[in-house]
Amino acid sequence: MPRLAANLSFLFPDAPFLERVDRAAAAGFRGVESMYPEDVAPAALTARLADSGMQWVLLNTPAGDFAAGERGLAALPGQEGRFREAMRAALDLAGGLQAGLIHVMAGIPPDGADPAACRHTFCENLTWAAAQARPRGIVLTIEPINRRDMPGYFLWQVGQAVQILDDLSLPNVRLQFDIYHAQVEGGDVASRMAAALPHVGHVQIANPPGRHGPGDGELDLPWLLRELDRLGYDGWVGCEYRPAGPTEGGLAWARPFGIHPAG
Ligand SMILES: O=C(O)C(=O)[C@H](O)CO
Ligand SMILES: [Mg+2]
Repeated sequence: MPRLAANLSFLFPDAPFLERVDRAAAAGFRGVESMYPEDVAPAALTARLADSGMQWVLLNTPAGDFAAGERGLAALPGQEGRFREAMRAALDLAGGLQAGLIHVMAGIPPDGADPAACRHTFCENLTWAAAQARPRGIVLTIEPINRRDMPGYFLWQVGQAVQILDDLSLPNVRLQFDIYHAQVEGGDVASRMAAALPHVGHVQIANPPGRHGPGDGELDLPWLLRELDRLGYDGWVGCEYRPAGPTEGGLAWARPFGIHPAG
């Protein structure tokens, strides 16, 4: 059965970041994931995770200058030095948290950038990063993100990501299949998920159009989770949605997938 992880950048938005770890544990999650937590001291996070007994599943690379609109650096020609710095920070934090997956954010190339040059940079950076990650037992993921939510993002189509993975053919670089982005950017998500599965290293869920949770949108997400199970996927599934109300109150859908409040 797919294992559900709480995405702490989205769930429990009413709590400070460190408290979200405890809230996720109390709600019954055994795994957590997040974007790169820029404002949290790594030692504090590592300690809180150890106390909670949970597993840190996945971490993003730092986005760069988020306030200035940056959303990753890996596909930005000329930013290779900054990419390596960001990647080293993610590898160090993932090491401390014993996280097995790092999502390498591709970024939004500047207007007029040559798409072929961006692809080349992305592949070169991934090749370098995969070599750094491999001895640490870390798998890198790349995630197509829809261009309605993130206009101009370099990696936006599942087919584009699969082609890059095929070209790279690196065992520790995998597809992060976010059901929400894939549905927004092409529809027919169940069959496209099945076709992409051999490349998939991580899955995330949210319900279009509002990026809410199961029961609040156009997709039957529990059905898609059962489908993942039927297809033999036994990895993690990040719950990366905006809860309509208090997170815990909206988790009844997750009970068949092993999420029960502690106590
Ligand atoms: O937005 C997403 O879907 C993600 O998984 C990343 O964290 C990038 O924001
Ligand atoms: Mg995602």
